Amino acid sequence: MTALLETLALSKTFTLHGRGGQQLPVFANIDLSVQPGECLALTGHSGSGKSSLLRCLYGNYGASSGDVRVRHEGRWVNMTSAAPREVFEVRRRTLGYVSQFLRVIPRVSTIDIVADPLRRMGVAAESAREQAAQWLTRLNLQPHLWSLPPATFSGGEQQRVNIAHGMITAPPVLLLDEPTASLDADNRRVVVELIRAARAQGSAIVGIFHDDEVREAVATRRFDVEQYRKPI
Ligand SMILES: Nc1ncnc2c1ncn2[C@@H]1O[C@H](COP(=O)(O)OP(=O)(O)OP(=O)(O)O)[C@@H](O)[C@H]1O
Repeated sequence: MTALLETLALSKTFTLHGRGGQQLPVFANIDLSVQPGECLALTGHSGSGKSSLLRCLYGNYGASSGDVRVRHEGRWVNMTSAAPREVFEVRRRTLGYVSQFLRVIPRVSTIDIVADPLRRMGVAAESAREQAAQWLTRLNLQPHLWSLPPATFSGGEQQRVNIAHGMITAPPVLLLDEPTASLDADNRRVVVELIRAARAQGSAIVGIFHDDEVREAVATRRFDVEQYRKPI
């Protein structure tokens, strides 16, 4: 089976410009490959580089060296060298990312935030809103909140909006940064089911799951980022 995501000798060192260009090495020479239906759980102590790796996979952080390859519409796109327009297209159709915190857009209602990724893929407004309503219902977000912008929502409510927004298009490659961190037990179970369903549909998933039970329930494999720590 062809992988949907892979890295080749991926390395990341931060350069701290405010500190005279001081170098902060994080990881080096990471080779990983994720197949459809797999969920790779990134592990390692706090500060080992899990979030940095996830951001490199999404193209939010540039790599210091090496490649991040995403299988996009039948061909490989190297996220480390692709033009911004191509990165945008890969994110629109292939690569989803659920960050820990919602990036709130002022004055836009929750239901429109969740429907937006479908609209960007060309789905008609009404159908996109219907699907958004289904996701919000599944994630137990009270309907009286749907017309409000989520800026004042609780952490757990915002996280559920974020999950709906990130997963509604069923992206073939999905990156999850602690998707259950702010959730109660019932909502954690819902999110576990959604992740397992995405796997069953053939998504390739990479995630950070601090909750052991959640990790056990969703991951097919672990990847210890700490093994790739670069000595300072
Ligand atoms: N934008 C940045 N600029 C400079 N250093 C950074 C930046 N982002 C992360 N780091 C540093 O890189 C290292 C790895 O951080 P990262 O957040 O990736 O770790 P983590 O394994 O996800 O930690 P945690 O489990 O605590 O979230 C840390 O030493 C952190 O201070």
